[in-house]
Amino acid sequence: MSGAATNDPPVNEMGLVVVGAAGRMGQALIRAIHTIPGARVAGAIERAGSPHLGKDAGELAGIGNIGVAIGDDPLPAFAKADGVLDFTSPAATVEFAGYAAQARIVHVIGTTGCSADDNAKIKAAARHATVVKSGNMSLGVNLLAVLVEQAARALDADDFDIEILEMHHRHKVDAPSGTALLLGEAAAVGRGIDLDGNSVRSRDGHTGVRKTGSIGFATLRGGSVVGDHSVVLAGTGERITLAHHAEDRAIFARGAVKAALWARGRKPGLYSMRDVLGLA
Ligand SMILES: NC(=O)C1=CN([C@@H]2O[C@H](COP(=O)(O)OP(=O)(O)OC[C@H]3O[C@@H](n4cnc5c(N)ncnc54)[C@H](OP(=O)(O)O)[C@@H]3O)[C@@H](O)[C@H]2O)C=CC1
Ligand SMILES: O=C(O)C1=N[C@H](C(=O)O)C[C@H](O)C1
Repeated sequence: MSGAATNDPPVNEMGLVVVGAAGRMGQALIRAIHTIPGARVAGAIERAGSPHLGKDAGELAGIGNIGVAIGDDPLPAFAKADGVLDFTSPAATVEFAGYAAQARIVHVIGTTGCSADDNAKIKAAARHATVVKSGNMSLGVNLLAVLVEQAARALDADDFDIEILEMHHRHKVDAPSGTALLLGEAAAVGRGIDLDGNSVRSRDGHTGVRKTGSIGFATLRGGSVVGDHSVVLAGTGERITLAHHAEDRAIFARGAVKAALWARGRKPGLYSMRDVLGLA
């Protein structure tokens, strides 16, 4: 049969399963994989009972038929794939982490709002899977985090207060955003403090004066905003604002595919987008 034409994909293309394939990010991921050399859609998964089961994932994402029907059984799909792209919900992500570990494949996690317990389970799964997890997969935000860390280190906590503002679309279910927390963590690292012990996640009523060294968060929700983040370093008589505005979910999707290609062949473990981008 040598030289015969086949419909098989090129042997070294990375086969990626998109879980939550009908979601806002799921559809953006299908479009991104379609345009990035070296990757192909190997499967598309939604939850049992989803109205999207059986539809072609490419048709749903607006790029035409790609011959991949949306199914509801992740295990057999993972067994035939090299990696999973996961922008779903914390509960689903923890479940998929277990399956990715069983299949010993790459698991790229963009899901936000994970609890400490969820993160512990994901970390355990990363003993067998190569996991890249980040609250934001864009190059711009990860570079911003580096700048925030530098600014927080350079500007003394007695002189400059750090506040993080974010705005997202009306459908977002978690707050503060994963990105706001990632930026808060960068500021905390710069200041050499623990974020959990020093963050102020909301203010209401008679709050008293601002605690020196705390990192404040403010959350706005509305309309179709893809994702806006600002880190304000407020001193006496001057203010520095470092900001990022996401205009299209394609920036997250391209980052996720890049992360999967980077992770392929690496040893199991929990990696960040800063590792992928060489910004660590
Ligand atoms: N890290 C990053 O760069 C980014 C992260 N995100 C995060 O990604 C996540 C998803 O965002 P978005 O796409 O806007 O949300 P959507 O609600 O549009 O999409 C999530 C999809 O996952 C599906 N899903 C949920 N549970 C399961 C399951 N058990 N099995 C299969 N599919 C499931 C949902 O189905 P159903 O509707 O039936 O529940 C839905 O189709 C959020 O946590 C968000 O914060 C978003 C953008 C960038
Ligand atoms: O839910 C979203 O939409 C987004 N979620 C991520 C977050 O929580 O920071 C990333 C991005 O801002 C969009």
